[in-house]
Amino acid sequence: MGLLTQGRPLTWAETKKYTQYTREHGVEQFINLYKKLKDRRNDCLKWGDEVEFIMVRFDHEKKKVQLVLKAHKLLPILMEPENQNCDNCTSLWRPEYTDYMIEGTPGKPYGYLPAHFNMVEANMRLRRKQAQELLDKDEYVISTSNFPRNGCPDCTWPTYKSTLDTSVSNSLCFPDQVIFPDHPRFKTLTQNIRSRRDAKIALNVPIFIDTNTPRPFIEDFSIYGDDYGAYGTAALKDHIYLDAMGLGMGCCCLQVTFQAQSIDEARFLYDQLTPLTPIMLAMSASSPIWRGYLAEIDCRWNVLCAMSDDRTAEERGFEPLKNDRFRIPKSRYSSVDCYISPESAKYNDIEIVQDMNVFNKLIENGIDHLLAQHIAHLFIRDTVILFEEKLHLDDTKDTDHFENINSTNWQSMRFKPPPVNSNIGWRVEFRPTELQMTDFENAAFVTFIVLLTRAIMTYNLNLLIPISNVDENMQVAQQRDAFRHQKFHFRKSLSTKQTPNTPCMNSVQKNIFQEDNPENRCEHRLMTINEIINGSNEFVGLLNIVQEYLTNIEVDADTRCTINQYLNLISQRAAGTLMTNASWMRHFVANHPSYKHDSVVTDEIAYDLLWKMKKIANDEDHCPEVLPKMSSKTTLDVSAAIQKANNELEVKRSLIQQNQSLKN
Ligand SMILES: Nc1ncnc2c1ncn2[C@@H]1O[C@H](COP(=O)(O)OP(=O)(O)OP(=O)(O)O)[C@@H](O)[C@H]1O
Ligand SMILES: N[C@@H](CCC(=O)O)C(=O)O
Ligand SMILES: N[C@@H](CS)C(=O)O
Repeated sequence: MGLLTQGRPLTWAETKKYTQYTREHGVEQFINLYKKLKDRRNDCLKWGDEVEFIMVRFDHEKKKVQLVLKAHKLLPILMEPENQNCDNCTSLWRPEYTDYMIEGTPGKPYGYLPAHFNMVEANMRLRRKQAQELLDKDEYVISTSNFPRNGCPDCTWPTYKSTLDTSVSNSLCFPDQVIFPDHPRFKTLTQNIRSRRDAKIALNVPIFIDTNTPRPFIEDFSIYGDDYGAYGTAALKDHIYLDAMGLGMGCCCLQVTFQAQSIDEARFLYDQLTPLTPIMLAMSASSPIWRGYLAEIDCRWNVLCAMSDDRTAEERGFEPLKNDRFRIPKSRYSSVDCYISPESAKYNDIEIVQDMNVFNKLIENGIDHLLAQHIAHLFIRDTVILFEEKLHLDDTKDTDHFENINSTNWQSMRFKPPPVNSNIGWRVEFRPTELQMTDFENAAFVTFIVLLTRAIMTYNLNLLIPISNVDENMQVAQQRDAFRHQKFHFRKSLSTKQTPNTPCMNSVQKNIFQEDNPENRCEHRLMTINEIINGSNEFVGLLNIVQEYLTNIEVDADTRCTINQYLNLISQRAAGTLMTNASWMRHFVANHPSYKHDSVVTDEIAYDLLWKMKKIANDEDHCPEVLPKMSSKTTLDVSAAIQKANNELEVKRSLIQQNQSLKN
């Protein structure tokens, strides 16, 4: 969820007049903030997850599932405890792009204690329950990245018809009423992105060709209305046509934010986590069905890139540059273009388009090349949401113009400076992961990424590969069943000169793959996800590093038991012995009695699929293909958990002491 400023939003025509003004002030605000906070040190490691849930309604008679448009009704109730006392609530709730989405985070970020890993799942469950309790009969909270029939006629409750030309989305299939109504951010972003682009938003997703899929497959848009056929002229044969910001931003994800000790550590983490973004995307894939058709893709990523793409024809390279400033290779929703730590510079091997005025200004103000480059790259984008009341700000106190640009650069990682006048430190956000159908899986992904982050920092590891290879991985990650069939560029040796010798980083691996070993000309090679996660004779495997880290910290028995189950899930998913949500959904559709092997996911199939997912998420059914029958020891009661953990550690310590005195 981005910046939720209040006020009257400006139209694109109005906003455009201020783009240079807001850029200059945004940069000024960043410089002031940097000067004030660059030496901020010793913030403790904190982290938190964000889950974007969707709400659906099952019509058991008609065998139909629809998106329920009532976030605007639920959110004020869900947010009440925070409004009453923000220091003492279990969860925080925010709106998202559509009225069928709600975003929940834990009431407070988690900290350095291992016992916190045992609370993530319980808190996610609690959030699901809190929202579920407010829903009516036959309505349910579901966690998945993309509703399979989003954009189909009647896919929402209440049902609306899209009105081309007069709507902000100007979409064949996505009515404006689906957009969250109670904050102007979302409609304004939609309208202004489209106005800036000066063209319709469009993407053709390759359809999965099954045995009975008509060839060529040509969509019939008259299902949206008699006179709608002509609007689909940008649709390609053998593709699924998507044409609304909401078909992208109406997707959900699982994000994790980390607070680092200092700006340097945040920059280090941002870089080190970047090569992991495609790996986690592939492992979490959960979006194989688009507008009621099976697709050749398993993830939401490229759809979001296309559906949020405000670049003009000049910027996209279709027309010579005349009115615009740059050719821009990627959408403002996209994978990271550059590393930001000085030590990572040599891996920045793709063109980084920058606003040189911004860059020079930052350099003049003592900001180093790599950070200046990152900010100057963010500022090639125009602001697309501006509020009349927030135009003229005090740049020494406010950061809205900076935050505005930062929060509408929807990249796979986000570097987040401390908000002014807060006790929050420098943070980074990990943003690629797709949402899983169960809290267990979501907790497993979050726990794995947090543990890996700690291991990377503890052992001074280096995961960097050239950014061009990360980009390549990002594309590969989205292909059908990528986690099983594709290979990804990954660094051969993760150890650095500062990495201690540990049993898992045994000396053979260290010697062969040390950075300065001349035999090791190319630092990375293609690996399967299985090798990257579980390791091989040649590669240590990320899970082994995490396990090593865990053996060196004191973890209470319950938390260890929970973590083991999460890591087991990650391991089996990587090995391909468990399916991704996306593979399982494909399998479910393929084996549905009414599926005609024509790529079409009908109302009835979607109904059965989501009903099954609802049951799995609520422990009413199993799904052994996706998650083994496991039950974590997750708990909501942090103080009891920490007390228990401390007691255990106390017992352990006194046993060790006794042993020692016996030996003496
Ligand atoms: N000091 C902190 N350190 C680390 N994580 C934090 C901190 N404060 C909050 N978080 C976590 O960050 C997540 C969301 O924070 P925030 O409110 O900054 O996100 P946001 O505005 O939605 O950001 P974005 O738009 O980038 O997703 C939550 O998981 C929350 O627990
Ligand atoms: N829902 C978006 C992220 C929105 C945000 O940046 O908050 C996604 O799936 O990536
Ligand atoms: N939820 C995202 C996309 S609209 C944001 O607010 O930035």
